[in-house]
Amino acid sequence: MAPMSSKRKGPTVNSQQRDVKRKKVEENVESLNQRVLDFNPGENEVTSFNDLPLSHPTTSGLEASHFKNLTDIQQKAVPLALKGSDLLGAAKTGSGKTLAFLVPVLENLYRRRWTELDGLGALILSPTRELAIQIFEVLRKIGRYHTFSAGLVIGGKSLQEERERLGRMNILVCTPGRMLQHMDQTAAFEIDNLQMLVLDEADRILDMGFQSTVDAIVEHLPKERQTLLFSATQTKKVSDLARLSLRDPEYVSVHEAAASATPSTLQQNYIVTPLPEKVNTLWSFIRSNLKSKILVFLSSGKQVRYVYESFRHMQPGIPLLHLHGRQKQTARLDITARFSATSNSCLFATDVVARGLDFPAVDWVIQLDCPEDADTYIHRVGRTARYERDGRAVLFLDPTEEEGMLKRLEHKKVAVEKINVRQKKQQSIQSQLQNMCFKDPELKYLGQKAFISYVKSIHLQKDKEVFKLDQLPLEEYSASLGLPGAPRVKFVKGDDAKNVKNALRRQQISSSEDEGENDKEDQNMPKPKSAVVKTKYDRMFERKNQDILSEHYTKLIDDGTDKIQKPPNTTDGDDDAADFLSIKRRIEALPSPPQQPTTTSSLDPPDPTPKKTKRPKPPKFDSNRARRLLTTKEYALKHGPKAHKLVFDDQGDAHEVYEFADEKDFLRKGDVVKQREEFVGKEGRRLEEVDRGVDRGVEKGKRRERREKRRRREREEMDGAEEGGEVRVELVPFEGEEEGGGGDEVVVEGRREYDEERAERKRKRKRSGDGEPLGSNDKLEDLEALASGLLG
Ligand SMILES: Nc1ncnc2c1ncn2[C@@H]1O[C@H](COP(=O)(O)OP(=O)(O)OP(=O)(O)O)[C@@H](O)[C@H]1O
Repeated sequence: MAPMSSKRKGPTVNSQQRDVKRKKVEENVESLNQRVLDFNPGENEVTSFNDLPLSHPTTSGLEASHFKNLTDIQQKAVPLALKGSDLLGAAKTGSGKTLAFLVPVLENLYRRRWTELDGLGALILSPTRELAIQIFEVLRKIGRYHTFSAGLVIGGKSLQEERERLGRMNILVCTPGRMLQHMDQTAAFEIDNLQMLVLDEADRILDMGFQSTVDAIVEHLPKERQTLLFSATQTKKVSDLARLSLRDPEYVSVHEAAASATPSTLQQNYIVTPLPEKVNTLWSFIRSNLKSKILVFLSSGKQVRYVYESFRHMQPGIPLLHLHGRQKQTARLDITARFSATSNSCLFATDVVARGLDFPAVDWVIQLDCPEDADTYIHRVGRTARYERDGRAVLFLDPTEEEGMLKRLEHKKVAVEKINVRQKKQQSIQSQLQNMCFKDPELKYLGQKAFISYVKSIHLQKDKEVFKLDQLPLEEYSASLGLPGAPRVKFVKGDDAKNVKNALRRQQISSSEDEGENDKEDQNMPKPKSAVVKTKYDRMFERKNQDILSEHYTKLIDDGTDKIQKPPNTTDGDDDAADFLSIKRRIEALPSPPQQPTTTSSLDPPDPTPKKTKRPKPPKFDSNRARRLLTTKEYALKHGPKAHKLVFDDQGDAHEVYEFADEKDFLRKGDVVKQREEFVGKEGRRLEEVDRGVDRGVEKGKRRERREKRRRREREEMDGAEEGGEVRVELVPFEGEEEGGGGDEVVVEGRREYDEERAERKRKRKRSGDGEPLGSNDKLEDLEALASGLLG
């Protein structure tokens, strides 16, 4: 039981007063429940949060975070979710979907008078760690006047450390892989009471990569619950909905009738630049936009590393950053925080940041490598032009990709306009790259890996109408990267390739280290030895990587080499982008369908008999180190199945040892009856041990019952001891409670603050400006301080 609030008078309050107070609290919640029941989304006009039947702590949290008016998706989705409907929410990127599910989560638990004694009430799943952290931060801000306990579970710490804190969490924001590990392995983690399941970026979470993990999570959850699904590219597949057992879900798609699937404040262009010209064009673009905030998407982590590292050598005059799924978690957090905080910098990234991340004021989204499909395009460009802001996006296309990709985009209602590169401004950096690669073998190897990973990623793309590997000028492309010749790439063909791809997807999910990484090459290329076809360069690189490169890589990847550079010469800095990119031809705007009112419809009920996929056995390890250890010979000898000795006769047939035992030898071991008794005794003890295991299960059930009883009792006591007229709940970070927690931990928890000391700390925080509105500079250090304060 948590310590009592300083506001409570505890035992001095007499029982009569307690009864009065409890009644008042109940009346407040009841009246709120009634307001929700009476609320008719069709009749009541809803423009501001104050128009909604919300509790006092939530309205105060929204107000303190400067959220006043609702966005379209919030207007439609929040009332329905408050009333308990299952929802499929679809709205453009940057349109405020996060609040559309967080507000109902807080409210629905509040109205059920949820306390930490009730256990986990809401589970929010995010495909990437970065997005989970962002959601958690928004929850922390708008939920600051609630006292729900909330936690962030995204891996990076040992299960044991997280496990101890999970038991009493009310709201969890997590990535699927880590959550499943806890569900499978943390005995004290109870989810029988769960009221709400939320999937942000639902289509991504429900796609192939997370399939078995999500199915397994859902298996653990109670069937009676509310489920909310949100995405800018929402899934409506009945099979997906059936997997989640949605009950008559409401489909809320506020922008379905819009002419474009992307924000109207976003200007979208594409340039046709042959593959061997791509790097030159990117360099020239960056040199023409030194005062901008630019996000560049590439198809693999290796591409990101090479472009980042080579450009860094050449010092373009703008701070450079890079981000991909293979970096350490602390580095990833640090880089996202730094990119958020700067007003001019260029971040090279994989699709790990394509979805959901709310970097403030990005000017340009450049897609150096063509996205795998139109949905990925929509999410990538959605990192700019968010919530009524302007933004620009440029897609680089090889001539072979142009027709196919435009068709795909048009089909998804995405209108992109062709522009041209001003040849006068185009600079070639090929000789510089060649020079650098010649002098620096490490850079050359990076380049070779980048080349190989690009070629492999094109090979693995499903959409062959867009990606035509055999038509790409690969020799010239390798020269454009500064390489002395095109590395040879061997491909896995046909079914093998599919198997390898699927095996890797599964592996990717099971490894919580890289969860959410959409790094084509890393994700799709074979790791299982049997399936791997390694090139000479793979082997060479691996050998190099073990010795010469390792030090360099550690520097590159881990220690924040994304140092902000002082622009060496910024003479071109003021050049306008229009100087570099010019419009050549305007493509016809897509015919806009007749405007219809925003849709809120009920979907056909999904197939009530969801197909159950067989779940793979949960891994028995909780870290990569443990996994590696499991595979060592030493470990196998110590803990693996014990050898069973057999004897072979002259014909080569196997026999049990006793068949050849000498009777004299047998009798020498002692009396036959005694030997039998010993054997029976030993087996009896073993069976007792098994029985005890069964008993423990029964005992666990009894313990749960006792706990339930205790909770009911404690809740009644708490109700009585509550001081004000209503239940005042707070969701506040639990700072400075415990020591340690260094390393790359990423669990951050919020919890009740009761005593005077904590209240004082909170007041201090308030004075020092914590609890700023959303979008304020919540630094990585703050998060880390928070996390380290919480984890022992
Ligand atoms: N009601 C509101 N009033 C003002 N700003 C808002 C409101 N709702 C959301 N925002 C702001 O809009 C921005 C985008 O919100 P959010 O990240 O929830 O978008 P999203 O729809 O989830 O985008 P994506 O599809 O990319 O995940 C955020 O900076 C958020 O603070």
